[in-house]
Amino acid sequence: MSESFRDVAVIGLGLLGGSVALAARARIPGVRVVGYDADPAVRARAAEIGLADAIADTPAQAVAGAQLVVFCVPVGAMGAAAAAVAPHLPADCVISDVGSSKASVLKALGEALPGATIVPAHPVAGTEQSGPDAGFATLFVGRWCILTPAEDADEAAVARVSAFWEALGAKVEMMDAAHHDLVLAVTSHLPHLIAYTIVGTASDLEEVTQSEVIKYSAGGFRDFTRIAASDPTMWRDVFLHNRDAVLTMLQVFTEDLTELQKAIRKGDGAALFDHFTRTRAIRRSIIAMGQDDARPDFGRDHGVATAPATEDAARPR
Ligand SMILES: NC(=O)C1=CN([C@@H]2O[C@H](COP(=O)(O)OP(=O)(O)OC[C@H]3O[C@@H](n4cnc5c(N)ncnc54)[C@H](O)[C@@H]3O)[C@@H](O)[C@H]2O)C=CC1
Ligand SMILES: O=C(O)C(=O)Cc1ccc(O)cc1
Repeated sequence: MSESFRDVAVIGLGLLGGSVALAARARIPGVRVVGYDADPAVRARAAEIGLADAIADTPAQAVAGAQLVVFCVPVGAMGAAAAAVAPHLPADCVISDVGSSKASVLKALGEALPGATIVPAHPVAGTEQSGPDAGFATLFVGRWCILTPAEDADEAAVARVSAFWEALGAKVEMMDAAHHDLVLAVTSHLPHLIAYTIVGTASDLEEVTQSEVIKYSAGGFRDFTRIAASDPTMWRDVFLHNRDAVLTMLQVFTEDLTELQKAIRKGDGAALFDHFTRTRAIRRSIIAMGQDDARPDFGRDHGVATAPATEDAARPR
Protein backbone atom coordinates (compact mmCIF):
# COMPACT_ATOMS: atom_id res chain seq x y z
CA MET A 1 0.00 0.00 0.00
CA SER A 2 1.65 3.26 -1.10
CA GLU A 3 2.00 6.18 1.27
CA SER A 4 -0.70 8.80 0.63
CA PHE A 5 0.06 12.46 0.05
CA ARG A 6 -0.40 14.66 3.11
CA ASP A 7 0.43 18.10 1.66
CA VAL A 8 -1.26 18.83 -1.65
CA ALA A 9 -1.04 22.02 -3.72
CA VAL A 10 -3.77 22.69 -6.27
CA ILE A 11 -2.88 25.24 -8.96
CA GLY A 12 -5.97 26.63 -10.70
CA LEU A 13 -9.15 26.81 -8.61
CA GLY A 14 -11.95 26.45 -11.15
CA LEU A 15 -14.32 23.49 -11.56
CA LEU A 16 -11.56 20.87 -11.53
CA GLY A 17 -9.20 22.47 -9.03
CA GLY A 18 -12.07 23.26 -6.67
CA SER A 19 -13.36 19.70 -6.96
CA VAL A 20 -9.92 18.16 -6.36
CA ALA A 21 -9.44 20.36 -3.29
CA LEU A 22 -12.90 19.62 -1.86
CA ALA A 23 -12.72 15.91 -2.64
CA ALA A 24 -9.25 15.49 -1.13
CA ARG A 25 -10.33 17.27 2.05
CA ALA A 26 -13.56 15.28 2.29
CA ARG A 27 -12.04 11.87 1.58
CA ILE A 28 -8.37 11.81 2.69
CA PRO A 29 -7.99 11.97 6.46
CA GLY A 30 -5.32 14.44 7.62
CA VAL A 31 -4.64 15.93 4.20
CA ARG A 32 -3.80 19.65 3.94
CA VAL A 33 -4.68 21.34 0.66
CA VAL A 34 -3.23 24.70 -0.36
CA GLY A 35 -4.78 26.37 -3.41
CA TYR A 36 -3.51 29.01 -5.81
CA ASP A 37 -5.00 30.69 -8.87
CA ALA A 38 -3.43 33.32 -11.14
CA ASP A 39 -6.67 35.33 -11.00
CA PRO A 40 -6.93 37.37 -7.75
CA ALA A 41 -10.75 37.36 -7.96
CA VAL A 42 -10.74 33.55 -8.07
CA ARG A 43 -8.36 33.42 -5.10
CA ALA A 44 -10.65 35.73 -3.13
CA ARG A 45 -13.73 33.68 -3.98
CA ALA A 46 -11.95 30.39 -3.20
CA ALA A 47 -11.00 31.76 0.23
CA GLU A 48 -14.55 33.00 0.82
CA ILE A 49 -16.16 29.61 0.11
CA GLY A 50 -13.40 27.63 1.81
CA LEU A 51 -12.25 25.51 -1.13
CA ALA A 52 -8.89 24.71 0.49
CA ASP A 53 -7.24 24.77 3.91
CA ALA A 54 -5.32 27.84 2.73
CA ILE A 55 -5.25 30.01 -0.38
CA ALA A 56 -1.75 31.14 -1.26
CA ASP A 57 -0.99 34.62 -2.62
CA THR A 58 1.91 33.42 -4.75
CA PRO A 59 2.93 30.24 -6.61
CA ALA A 60 5.95 29.97 -4.26
CA GLN A 61 3.73 29.93 -1.17
CA ALA A 62 1.37 27.43 -2.81
CA VAL A 63 3.99 24.73 -3.32
CA ALA A 64 6.07 25.28 -0.18
CA GLY A 65 6.20 21.90 1.56
CA ALA A 66 3.98 20.19 -1.06
CA GLN A 67 4.30 16.44 -1.64
CA LEU A 68 1.91 16.58 -4.61
CA VAL A 69 1.21 19.52 -6.95
CA VAL A 70 -1.85 19.16 -9.19
CA PHE A 71 -2.14 21.60 -12.10
CA CYS A 72 -5.82 22.30 -12.82
CA VAL A 73 -5.47 25.05 -15.42
CA PRO A 74 -6.46 25.06 -19.12
CA VAL A 75 -4.11 22.82 -21.13
CA GLY A 76 -2.59 25.85 -22.89
CA ALA A 77 -1.63 27.35 -19.51
CA MET A 78 0.08 24.23 -18.07
CA GLY A 79 3.57 25.32 -19.15
CA ALA A 80 3.26 28.83 -17.68
CA ALA A 81 1.70 27.55 -14.45
CA ALA A 82 4.51 25.00 -14.05
CA ALA A 83 7.21 27.58 -14.85
CA ALA A 84 5.81 29.85 -12.11
CA VAL A 85 6.29 27.21 -9.42
CA ALA A 86 9.49 25.64 -10.85
CA PRO A 87 12.06 27.51 -8.71
CA HIS A 88 10.09 26.81 -5.54
CA LEU A 89 9.26 23.09 -5.80
CA PRO A 90 10.37 20.85 -2.93
CA ALA A 91 12.93 18.31 -4.19
CA ASP A 92 10.88 15.11 -3.79
CA CYS A 93 7.46 16.44 -4.73
CA VAL A 94 5.31 14.67 -7.34
CA ILE A 95 3.68 16.62 -10.19
CA SER A 96 0.29 15.82 -11.69
CA ASP A 97 -2.46 17.60 -13.62
CA VAL A 98 -6.05 17.12 -14.80
CA GLY A 99 -5.75 18.30 -18.42
CA SER A 100 -8.17 16.96 -21.03
CA SER A 101 -5.36 16.29 -23.51
CA LYS A 102 -2.20 14.54 -22.42
CA ALA A 103 0.71 14.45 -24.93
CA SER A 104 1.08 18.25 -25.09
CA VAL A 105 0.66 18.60 -21.32
CA LEU A 106 3.32 15.95 -20.60
CA LYS A 107 5.67 17.85 -22.94
CA ALA A 108 4.86 21.28 -21.42
CA LEU A 109 5.29 20.06 -17.84
CA GLY A 110 8.49 18.19 -18.71
CA GLU A 111 10.00 21.28 -20.35
CA ALA A 112 9.04 23.62 -17.50
CA LEU A 113 10.11 21.16 -14.79
CA PRO A 114 13.15 19.26 -16.06
CA GLY A 115 13.98 16.28 -13.84
CA ALA A 116 10.66 16.44 -11.96
CA THR A 117 8.59 13.34 -11.19
CA ILE A 118 5.53 13.78 -13.40
CA VAL A 119 2.42 11.57 -13.46
CA PRO A 120 -0.20 13.19 -15.73
CA ALA A 121 -3.86 12.42 -15.05
CA HIS A 122 -7.19 13.02 -16.74
CA PRO A 123 -10.27 12.53 -14.61
CA VAL A 124 -12.95 11.90 -17.23
CA ALA A 125 -15.49 13.76 -15.18
CA GLY A 126 -16.75 17.28 -15.50
CA THR A 127 -19.61 19.55 -16.37
CA GLU A 128 -20.24 22.55 -18.61
CA GLN A 129 -19.67 24.84 -15.60
CA SER A 130 -16.41 26.59 -14.75
CA GLY A 131 -14.98 28.76 -11.99
CA PRO A 132 -14.49 28.28 -8.23
CA ASP A 133 -18.20 28.02 -7.42
CA ALA A 134 -18.61 25.08 -9.81
CA GLY A 135 -16.44 22.62 -7.87
CA PHE A 136 -17.93 19.82 -5.76
CA ALA A 137 -16.48 17.00 -3.68
CA THR A 138 -18.23 14.10 -5.44
CA LEU A 139 -17.26 14.94 -9.02
CA PHE A 140 -14.89 11.97 -9.34
CA VAL A 141 -16.92 9.29 -7.58
CA GLY A 142 -17.31 6.25 -9.82
CA ARG A 143 -15.69 8.02 -12.77
CA TRP A 144 -12.59 7.00 -14.74
CA CYS A 145 -9.31 8.75 -14.17
CA ILE A 146 -6.72 7.98 -16.87
CA LEU A 147 -3.05 8.22 -15.91
CA THR A 148 -0.57 8.68 -18.76
CA PRO A 149 2.93 8.43 -17.23
CA ALA A 150 5.95 8.20 -19.52
CA GLU A 151 7.37 4.68 -19.93
CA ASP A 152 10.29 5.45 -17.62
CA ALA A 153 8.15 7.15 -14.94
CA ASP A 154 8.87 6.47 -11.27
CA GLU A 155 6.70 3.45 -10.38
CA ALA A 156 6.25 4.43 -6.75
CA ALA A 157 5.04 7.91 -7.79
CA VAL A 158 2.60 6.36 -10.29
CA ALA A 159 1.25 4.11 -7.52
CA ARG A 160 0.85 7.08 -5.15
CA VAL A 161 -0.95 9.22 -7.74
CA SER A 162 -3.15 6.26 -8.60
CA ALA A 163 -4.01 5.81 -4.90
CA PHE A 164 -4.74 9.55 -4.64
CA TRP A 165 -7.36 9.39 -7.41
CA GLU A 166 -8.85 6.21 -5.98
CA ALA A 167 -9.15 7.99 -2.64
CA LEU A 168 -11.10 10.72 -4.46
CA GLY A 169 -13.50 7.99 -5.61
CA ALA A 170 -12.24 7.46 -9.16
CA LYS A 171 -11.46 4.23 -11.04
CA VAL A 172 -7.92 4.46 -12.39
CA GLU A 173 -6.69 3.25 -15.77
CA MET A 174 -3.22 3.57 -17.36
CA MET A 175 -2.79 4.64 -20.98
CA ASP A 176 -0.13 5.88 -23.31
CA ALA A 177 -0.55 9.67 -23.75
CA ALA A 178 -0.88 9.52 -27.56
CA HIS A 179 -3.51 6.77 -27.36
CA HIS A 180 -5.39 8.75 -24.68
CA ASP A 181 -5.50 11.73 -27.02
CA LEU A 182 -6.92 9.64 -29.86
CA VAL A 183 -9.56 7.98 -27.67
CA LEU A 184 -10.65 11.24 -26.05
CA ALA A 185 -10.68 12.99 -29.43
CA VAL A 186 -13.60 10.78 -30.48
CA THR A 187 -15.35 10.30 -27.12
CA SER A 188 -15.11 13.86 -25.78
CA HIS A 189 -13.43 16.45 -28.00
CA LEU A 190 -15.32 15.74 -31.24
CA PRO A 191 -18.72 15.63 -29.47
CA HIS A 192 -17.96 19.07 -28.03
CA LEU A 193 -16.97 20.35 -31.48
CA ILE A 194 -20.19 18.98 -32.95
CA ALA A 195 -22.24 20.61 -30.18
CA TYR A 196 -20.50 23.96 -30.71
CA THR A 197 -21.23 23.62 -34.45
CA ILE A 198 -24.91 22.64 -34.31
CA VAL A 199 -25.80 25.29 -31.74
CA GLY A 200 -23.96 27.92 -33.81
CA THR A 201 -25.69 26.71 -36.99
CA ALA A 202 -29.14 26.90 -35.40
CA SER A 203 -28.53 30.39 -34.05
CA ASP A 204 -27.23 31.70 -37.41
CA LEU A 205 -30.21 30.57 -39.52
CA GLU A 206 -32.10 33.27 -41.37
CA GLU A 207 -35.33 31.40 -42.06
CA VAL A 208 -35.70 30.07 -38.48
CA THR A 209 -35.72 32.68 -35.71
CA GLN A 210 -33.70 32.40 -32.50
CA SER A 211 -36.89 32.41 -30.44
CA GLU A 212 -38.21 29.46 -32.49
CA VAL A 213 -34.95 27.59 -31.83
CA ILE A 214 -35.29 28.21 -28.09
CA LYS A 215 -39.04 27.53 -27.94
CA TYR A 216 -39.05 24.32 -29.94
CA SER A 217 -35.69 22.88 -28.89
CA ALA A 218 -36.27 19.15 -28.49
CA GLY A 219 -34.27 16.97 -26.11
CA GLY A 220 -31.38 16.31 -28.49
CA PHE A 221 -30.78 19.98 -29.20
CA ARG A 222 -31.07 20.88 -25.51
CA ASP A 223 -28.32 18.37 -24.70
CA PHE A 224 -26.15 20.01 -27.35
CA THR A 225 -26.75 23.46 -25.84
CA ARG A 226 -25.54 22.21 -22.46
CA ILE A 227 -22.30 20.95 -23.98
CA ALA A 228 -21.94 24.10 -26.12
CA ALA A 229 -22.14 26.21 -22.94
CA SER A 230 -18.77 24.76 -21.83
CA ASP A 231 -15.87 27.07 -21.06
CA PRO A 232 -14.49 28.77 -24.22
CA THR A 233 -10.91 29.10 -22.94
CA MET A 234 -10.70 25.48 -21.86
CA TRP A 235 -12.08 24.15 -25.14
CA ARG A 236 -10.08 26.51 -27.36
CA ASP A 237 -7.00 25.06 -25.67
CA VAL A 238 -8.15 21.44 -26.04
CA PHE A 239 -8.60 21.84 -29.80
CA LEU A 240 -5.29 23.69 -30.23
CA HIS A 241 -3.37 21.16 -28.11
CA ASN A 242 -4.96 17.93 -29.36
CA ARG A 243 -5.00 19.17 -32.94
CA ASP A 244 -3.75 16.10 -34.80
CA ALA A 245 -5.97 13.54 -33.04
CA VAL A 246 -9.04 15.78 -33.40
CA LEU A 247 -8.35 16.37 -37.10
CA THR A 248 -7.90 12.61 -37.65
CA MET A 249 -11.24 11.82 -35.98
CA LEU A 250 -12.95 14.76 -37.70
CA GLN A 251 -11.89 13.33 -41.08
CA VAL A 252 -13.43 9.93 -40.26
CA PHE A 253 -16.56 11.62 -38.90
CA THR A 254 -16.94 13.75 -42.04
CA GLU A 255 -16.72 10.67 -44.25
CA ASP A 256 -19.36 8.87 -42.15
CA LEU A 257 -21.61 11.93 -42.24
CA THR A 258 -21.28 12.06 -46.02
CA GLU A 259 -22.38 8.39 -46.17
CA LEU A 260 -25.53 9.22 -44.18
CA GLN A 261 -26.12 12.28 -46.36
CA LYS A 262 -25.92 10.04 -49.43
CA ALA A 263 -28.37 7.55 -47.89
CA ILE A 264 -30.88 10.34 -47.21
CA ARG A 265 -30.49 11.78 -50.71
CA LYS A 266 -30.93 8.34 -52.35
CA GLY A 267 -33.82 7.40 -50.07
CA ASP A 268 -31.79 4.42 -48.82
CA GLY A 269 -33.91 3.58 -45.76
CA ALA A 270 -32.10 0.27 -45.15
CA ALA A 271 -28.73 2.03 -44.80
CA LEU A 272 -30.20 4.54 -42.33
CA PHE A 273 -31.98 1.80 -40.38
CA ASP A 274 -28.82 -0.35 -40.18
CA HIS A 275 -26.74 2.59 -38.98
CA PHE A 276 -29.23 3.64 -36.31
CA THR A 277 -29.56 0.01 -35.13
CA ARG A 278 -25.79 -0.23 -34.69
CA THR A 279 -25.57 3.03 -32.69
CA ARG A 280 -28.50 2.02 -30.49
CA ALA A 281 -26.55 -1.13 -29.55
CA ILE A 282 -23.59 1.01 -28.42
CA ARG A 283 -25.81 3.03 -26.08
CA ARG A 284 -27.24 -0.20 -24.68
CA SER A 285 -23.80 -1.64 -24.03
CA ILE A 286 -22.79 1.53 -22.14
CA ILE A 287 -25.82 1.05 -19.91
CA ALA A 288 -25.07 -2.67 -19.54
CA MET A 289 -21.54 -1.76 -18.37
CA GLY A 290 -23.20 0.06 -15.48
CA GLN A 291 -21.98 3.53 -16.42
CA ASP A 292 -24.21 5.76 -14.30
CA ASP A 293 -24.00 8.63 -16.73
CA ALA A 294 -26.03 6.69 -19.27
CA ARG A 295 -29.07 7.38 -17.10
CA PRO A 296 -31.70 9.33 -19.01
CA ASP A 297 -31.48 12.29 -16.60
CA PHE A 298 -27.69 12.51 -16.64
CA GLY A 299 -26.37 15.87 -17.65
CA ARG A 300 -29.58 17.80 -17.20
CA ASP A 301 -28.24 19.51 -14.11
CA HIS A 302 -24.48 19.36 -13.52
CA GLY A 303 -23.84 16.17 -15.39
CA VAL A 304 -22.94 13.99 -12.42
CA ALA A 305 -24.22 10.81 -10.95
CA THR A 306 -26.01 11.03 -7.62
CA ALA A 307 -23.69 10.91 -4.63
CA PRO A 308 -23.88 10.58 -0.86
CA ALA A 309 -25.76 13.54 0.59
CA THR A 310 -23.04 14.52 3.08
CA GLU A 311 -20.28 15.00 0.52
CA ASP A 312 -22.69 16.49 -1.96
CA ALA A 313 -23.30 19.46 0.33
CA ALA A 314 -20.58 21.50 -1.37
CA ARG A 315 -22.15 21.02 -4.78
CA PRO A 316 -23.72 24.13 -6.33
CA ARG A 317 -27.44 23.95 -7.12
N1 LIG B 1 -14.39 21.29 -17.22
C1 LIG B 1 -14.39 19.98 -17.26
O1 LIG B 1 -15.46 19.37 -17.31
C2 LIG B 1 -13.09 19.24 -17.22
C3 LIG B 1 -11.89 19.91 -17.35
N2 LIG B 1 -10.71 19.22 -17.34
C4 LIG B 1 -9.45 19.94 -17.48
O2 LIG B 1 -9.24 20.61 -16.25
C5 LIG B 1 -8.50 21.80 -16.43
C6 LIG B 1 -9.22 22.94 -15.74
O3 LIG B 1 -10.51 23.07 -16.27
P1 LIG B 1 -11.68 23.75 -15.43
O4 LIG B 1 -11.46 23.59 -14.00
O5 LIG B 1 -12.94 23.29 -16.04
O6 LIG B 1 -11.45 25.28 -15.83
P2 LIG B 1 -11.87 26.59 -15.02
O7 LIG B 1 -11.94 27.69 -16.04
O8 LIG B 1 -13.05 26.34 -14.18
O9 LIG B 1 -10.60 26.84 -14.06
C7 LIG B 1 -9.32 27.08 -14.54
C8 LIG B 1 -8.63 28.03 -13.59
O10 LIG B 1 -7.24 28.11 -13.92
C9 LIG B 1 -6.80 29.43 -13.64
N3 LIG B 1 -5.54 29.67 -14.36
C10 LIG B 1 -5.36 29.87 -15.67
N4 LIG B 1 -4.05 30.03 -15.94
C11 LIG B 1 -3.40 29.89 -14.75
C12 LIG B 1 -2.03 29.92 -14.38
N5 LIG B 1 -1.06 30.12 -15.28
N6 LIG B 1 -1.71 29.76 -13.06
C13 LIG B 1 -2.67 29.58 -12.13
N7 LIG B 1 -4.00 29.55 -12.44
C14 LIG B 1 -4.35 29.68 -13.74
C15 LIG B 1 -7.95 30.29 -14.09
O11 LIG B 1 -7.88 31.59 -13.49
C16 LIG B 1 -9.16 29.47 -13.63
O12 LIG B 1 -9.61 29.88 -12.37
C17 LIG B 1 -8.34 21.96 -17.94
O13 LIG B 1 -7.06 21.54 -18.33
C18 LIG B 1 -9.41 21.03 -18.52
O14 LIG B 1 -9.03 20.55 -19.78
C19 LIG B 1 -10.66 17.86 -17.13
C20 LIG B 1 -11.82 17.15 -16.95
C21 LIG B 1 -13.14 17.79 -17.00
O1 LIG C 1 -20.01 17.95 -19.26
C1 LIG C 1 -19.73 17.01 -20.01
O2 LIG C 1 -20.59 16.37 -20.63
C2 LIG C 1 -18.33 16.60 -20.19
O3 LIG C 1 -18.02 15.95 -21.16
C3 LIG C 1 -17.38 17.02 -19.14
C4 LIG C 1 -15.94 16.80 -19.47
C5 LIG C 1 -15.25 17.76 -20.15
C6 LIG C 1 -13.90 17.59 -20.42
C7 LIG C 1 -13.27 16.45 -20.01
O4 LIG C 1 -11.96 16.30 -20.27
C8 LIG C 1 -13.95 15.48 -19.29
C9 LIG C 1 -15.30 15.66 -19.02
